[in-house]
Amino acid sequence: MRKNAVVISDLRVVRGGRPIIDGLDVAVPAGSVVGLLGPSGSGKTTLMRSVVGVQDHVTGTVEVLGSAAGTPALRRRVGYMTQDASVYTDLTVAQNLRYFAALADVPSPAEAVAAAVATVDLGGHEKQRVGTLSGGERTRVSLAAALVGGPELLVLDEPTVGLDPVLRRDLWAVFRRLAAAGCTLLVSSHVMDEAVQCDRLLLMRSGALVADTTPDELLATTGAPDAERAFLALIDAAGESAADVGKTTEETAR
Ligand SMILES: Nc1ncnc2c1ncn2[C@@H]1O[C@H](COP(=O)(O)OP(=O)(O)OP(=O)(O)O)[C@@H](O)[C@H]1O
Repeated sequence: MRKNAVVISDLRVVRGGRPIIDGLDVAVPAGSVVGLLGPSGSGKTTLMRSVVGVQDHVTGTVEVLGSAAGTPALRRRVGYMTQDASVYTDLTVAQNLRYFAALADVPSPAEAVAAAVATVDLGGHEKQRVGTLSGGERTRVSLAAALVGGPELLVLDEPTVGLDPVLRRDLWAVFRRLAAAGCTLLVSSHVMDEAVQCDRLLLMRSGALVADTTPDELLATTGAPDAERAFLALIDAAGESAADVGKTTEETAR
């Protein structure tokens, strides 16, 4: 079995003419749930887009399931849920899922659609137009669209935003089940009680990786009483060391 689902070396990404990620190395172990954390604008979505292969102006190496990110053969093996719902509001739930199943060339679409509906607990809504669903229901249709093809890697950009605590808990149980069945999940989140349910945590700040750790290690190394304060301690420390580097460079230049 493959050790890593994703291996990234010296990733550099330019967006809007400025470097957003500048030399990032990281690996995502296969069959694990990996949380991607970081303040707003730290580059989480940019990193995820690079893994899915939809990001322009990328240099370095991004290897996904043994192939270069974005290779056509990966389309059916990688599921991607974007931050904003990316399903068709004028189609029903089932029509959307049948469409995404067809894109992924799923052999038994009817069964795959029924399984995806059940996974995200949208039974009874199959014939409802997505435009008439609640926000949380729409988010779950997007998730179902990402997983209807039975991907080996699921890239989920803040999949639980706007969901109530019961649904968030249930979805994390789904993520754990998918990982237990061999799927790899890369999940961004701002919610620290979700982060502690991950096998590994990647912490980003200003386009750089601040930590590649586990929830237990995060608490042990910072000595913080909970994950939220541990996260803030690491982010603050990374900010201070960046400021130190800036000072040294400036002083050297003087
Ligand atoms: N098309 C673009 N042109 C210019 N800058 C961009 C573009 N897209 C993203 N950026 C910038 O890149 C940086 C990283 O954005 P990204 O969306 O990856 O952050 P994020 O960590 O996912 O943030 P959030 O948690 O708020 O979703 C931000 O400073 C953003 O303003």
